[in-house]
Amino acid sequence: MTPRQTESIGVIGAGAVGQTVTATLVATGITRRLLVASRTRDQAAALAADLADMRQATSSPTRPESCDVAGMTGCQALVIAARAAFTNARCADIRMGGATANAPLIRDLAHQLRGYPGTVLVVTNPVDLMTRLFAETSGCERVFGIGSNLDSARYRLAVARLLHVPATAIQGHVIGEHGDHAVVCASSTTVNGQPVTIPLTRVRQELRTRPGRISSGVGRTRAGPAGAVLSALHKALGLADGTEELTTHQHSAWLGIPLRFTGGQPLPCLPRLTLEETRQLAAAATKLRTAYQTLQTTPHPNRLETS
Ligand SMILES: NC(=O)c1ccc[n+]([C@@H]2O[C@H](COP(=O)([O-])OP(=O)(O)OC[C@H]3O[C@@H](n4cnc5c(N)ncnc54)[C@H](O)[C@@H]3O)[C@@H](O)[C@H]2O)c1
Repeated sequence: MTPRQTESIGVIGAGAVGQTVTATLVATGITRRLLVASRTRDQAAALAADLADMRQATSSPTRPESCDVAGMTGCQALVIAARAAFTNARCADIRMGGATANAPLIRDLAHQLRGYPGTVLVVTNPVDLMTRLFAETSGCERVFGIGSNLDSARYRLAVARLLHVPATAIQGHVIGEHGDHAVVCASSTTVNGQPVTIPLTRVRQELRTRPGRISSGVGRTRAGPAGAVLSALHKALGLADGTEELTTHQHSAWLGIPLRFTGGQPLPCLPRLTLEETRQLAAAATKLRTAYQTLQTTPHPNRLETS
């Protein structure tokens, strides 16, 4: 039988996503200790106090504490949901707008956590680039990016609504970039195990516009990403077996692919792709490799500029 709880999880970044992830962890009680770090110790302490109220109100077994990043190295898993202060003026390829601003922050965290042996889930956008940057700078081995599993969840919801079937009946993945080069694996998608014709134009439209609709309505996406983090934590910590589409290193590229976790150990399980889907995945890999090279050659300040 798999255990249902882990000893300690750390969350870095006390903003919209960090707050929702930590509240979800307290509500579900999957960890005994929950360590919170953010740009300032006061911010982390404030969130830990709010979470302690939640713990008391719900009799949760999870004890929240604030700390510095250096105090998190004993955790089984870390979630990086920090974001530098910058204004994203992009209308297209929006997540890429954070690359230059968030790279120094991710490099700094990677230096502080060099050689950390646990699981790291990166949420910070553009997530495929930031996951690679964190992994290569820190030397950590179990680094995964959250994004394609959220895209896949949204995909299953969209298909369910368009085909008037329950979302639980749908098997299907979105892989590649968590962004404009996401690849919808329509050819391998099934409903109740049967192949179906996916209304791709409408599905793509829904995937493209959904995050923006959420953000313009409530400021930021947070509950969806928190769910994707929780689901990935369960698999990566060996609390449950199953498949998650996560950013990982695959064939000299870092992008989202399905990973089948058994006892916390991931095994890539790419579905069969058509020629067109293969071409799209290769285009995503090329885009991400080029963007990463550009990031590496962009001069970066030694000091972090955040506010
Ligand atoms: N991968 C996904 O699926 C997904 C989904 C939603 C959001 N995101 C990304 O997650 C990130 C966080 O989003 P958010 O809405 O919570 O942002 P936010 O601005 O609300 O919060 C960011 C937090 O990071 C903190 N921070 C800044 N510098 C820090 C540092 N050096 N160390 C520790 N903490 C620091 C800030 O003080 C703030 O509390 C963004 O990059 C966002 O684009 C990713």
